[in-house]
Amino acid sequence: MEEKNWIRGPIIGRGSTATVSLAITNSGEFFAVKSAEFSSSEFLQREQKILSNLSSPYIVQYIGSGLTIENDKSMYNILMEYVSGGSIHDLIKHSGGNLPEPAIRSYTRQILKGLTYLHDRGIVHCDVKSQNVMIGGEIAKIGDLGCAKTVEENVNLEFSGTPAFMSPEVARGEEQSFPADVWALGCTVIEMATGLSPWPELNDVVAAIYKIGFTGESPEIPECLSEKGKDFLKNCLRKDPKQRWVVEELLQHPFLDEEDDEEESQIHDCLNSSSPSTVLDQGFWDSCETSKSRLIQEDQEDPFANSSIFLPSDRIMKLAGDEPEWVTTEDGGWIEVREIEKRNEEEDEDANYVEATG
Ligand SMILES: Nc1ncnc2c1ncn2[C@@H]1O[C@H](COP(=O)(O)OP(=O)(O)OP(=O)(O)O)[C@@H](O)[C@H]1O
Repeated sequence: MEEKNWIRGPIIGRGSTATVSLAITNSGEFFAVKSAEFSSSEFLQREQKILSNLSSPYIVQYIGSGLTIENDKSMYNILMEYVSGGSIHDLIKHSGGNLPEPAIRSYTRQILKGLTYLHDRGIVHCDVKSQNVMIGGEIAKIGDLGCAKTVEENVNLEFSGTPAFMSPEVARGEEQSFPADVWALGCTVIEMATGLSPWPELNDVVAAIYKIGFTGESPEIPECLSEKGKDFLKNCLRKDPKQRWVVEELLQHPFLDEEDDEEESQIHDCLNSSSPSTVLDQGFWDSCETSKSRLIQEDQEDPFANSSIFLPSDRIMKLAGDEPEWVTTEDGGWIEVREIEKRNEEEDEDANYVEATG
């Protein structure tokens, strides 16, 4: 039996499905570990299945997975590279509420490279947003593949992602495929340019889904962007998913020309009187994973049951969740964990058992 010890450090992030801690191996290498109690680790295990097959500088790198026993609880863990620069969401907050255009251009190019890598492998990320893009050195890395699915899985009519970033076709309950990621990328560009939600006037998930899916309206294109930036965004936010540009086309858009990176920022003050952090932190920006077919069956009395809106109102409100916490250090200590059993990976890819020893 091979022993592998590592030490769990402070919590560095908390999402709706898991907690992320800093960790260190006995040889002194830092990594991040995303954990959930085994009994509620279904989404984490799904994420592991997808992440473990990926290797790209633009996607957070998977290291391994395993079970630990900590405080008498069985924990499922995904070990991955530690991305030290925080998320683009954090960066927006710490940069006074928006980013200069050269930074937007550079991060957008890198997110697109990450999306190209995923889409080429038939994977839809389903939850692109500034919160899920982390910065490691100079590189933006897409993380949180907890909502990701392969295109074949779309036949299950599952919705996953963040309501405010839903594309019109997804809000209407149609297919959630590659164009939905492109729409969410457009929303992420708006976040970077303005520090605001693509729909800043909305703070209610039901209203957001109605507006996105059924009114024919599009998010406002920020005035502060250059003409190239505006055109890029319009092609991300085309309402018809068939007309929306695909990632390879967007990578060729003049907005992303490398030489423009050196130009002085053309961004003007995009901030308005509302506090960007307040809007960014609204709960309805949280991710959710759910099955619309299951919800429809369970909620026949729902007022939306006879419309194309697939998320019953009471469930939608649950999706709003609590205000997200960005960085928590409630468990500031370091706990050593020890692998006590390692199964043959061919028997069970997920099962590297480790146990807390301190
Ligand atoms: N590899 C990493 N390196 C550094 N920080 C990370 C890493 N992975 C995640 N984090 C931090 O933890 C936070 C939560 O991670 P993540 O988004 O993967 O969790 P989640 O439960 O899937 O969240 P969500 O509610 O968006 O589904 C991130 O916003 C980020 O701040």
